[in-house]
Amino acid sequence: TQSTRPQRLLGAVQKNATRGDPRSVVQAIDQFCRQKEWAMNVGDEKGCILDSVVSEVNPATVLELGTYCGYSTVRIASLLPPHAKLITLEFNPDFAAIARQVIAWAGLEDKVHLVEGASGDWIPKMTEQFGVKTFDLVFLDHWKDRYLPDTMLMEECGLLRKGSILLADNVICPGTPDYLEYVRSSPRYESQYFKSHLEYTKVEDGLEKSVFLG
Ligand SMILES: O=C(NC/C=C/[C@H]1O[C@@H](n2cnc3cncnc32)[C@H](O)[C@@H]1O)c1cc([N+](=O)[O-])cc(O)c1O
Ligand SMILES: [Mg+2]
Repeated sequence: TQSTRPQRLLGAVQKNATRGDPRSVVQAIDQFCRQKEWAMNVGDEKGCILDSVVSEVNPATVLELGTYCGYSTVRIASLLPPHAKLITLEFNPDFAAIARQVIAWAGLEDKVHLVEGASGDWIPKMTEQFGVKTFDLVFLDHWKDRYLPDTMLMEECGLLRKGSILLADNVICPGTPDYLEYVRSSPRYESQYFKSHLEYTKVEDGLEKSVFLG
């Protein structure tokens, strides 16, 4: 039977990356996506912006919405301080299965909790299931029409505190107009746009960093 693109991406990691070396896993995926098949990872250019925000925030608790193959999960988890926790939500079981193996190859299983399920169902359960009070950093990279409803849900569930950072991928391409309008016009957020390019292309895209003001 035909393999899927995520399966071929995992194969490239197992072939070209060193077990336990997150940077080599990231490099293997970027090489696969540049040379073989494009895939919707945040990529190396926007990935550097993601890295700098993670390093600056130095978060103890991180929520990622939309694991896909685990590329950004590995980038974020590799920068976390000891005892920090990254919870990543993925509702497609096939993608979740690939992501678990990519995260394991990077040797980051202890820092990552991959939850198979939908953000809308799991955001309200974060505190009771994982003992998380608030998130220091949230990386939004799932369906673009879910960014706004899930952000409002996180506010309602009290998962954001004064200073929590939301970092959103693809605010230009494919675009998240309703989310962008909300975080840029709401008095409860201080927003900043980091101009970049759509992964592995010359098309404009960027990340929006929004600080929740409480
Ligand atoms: O569409 C894009 N991303 C959607 C990502 C979706 C991923 O998040 C999961 N998901 C969705 N809602 C979910 C709710 N709960 C849990 N997982 C969820 C999906 O199963 C998928 O693994 C995209 C597209 C382009 N592009 O150029 O076309 C570029 C990008 O960088 C992108 O991120
Ligand atoms: Mg994306």
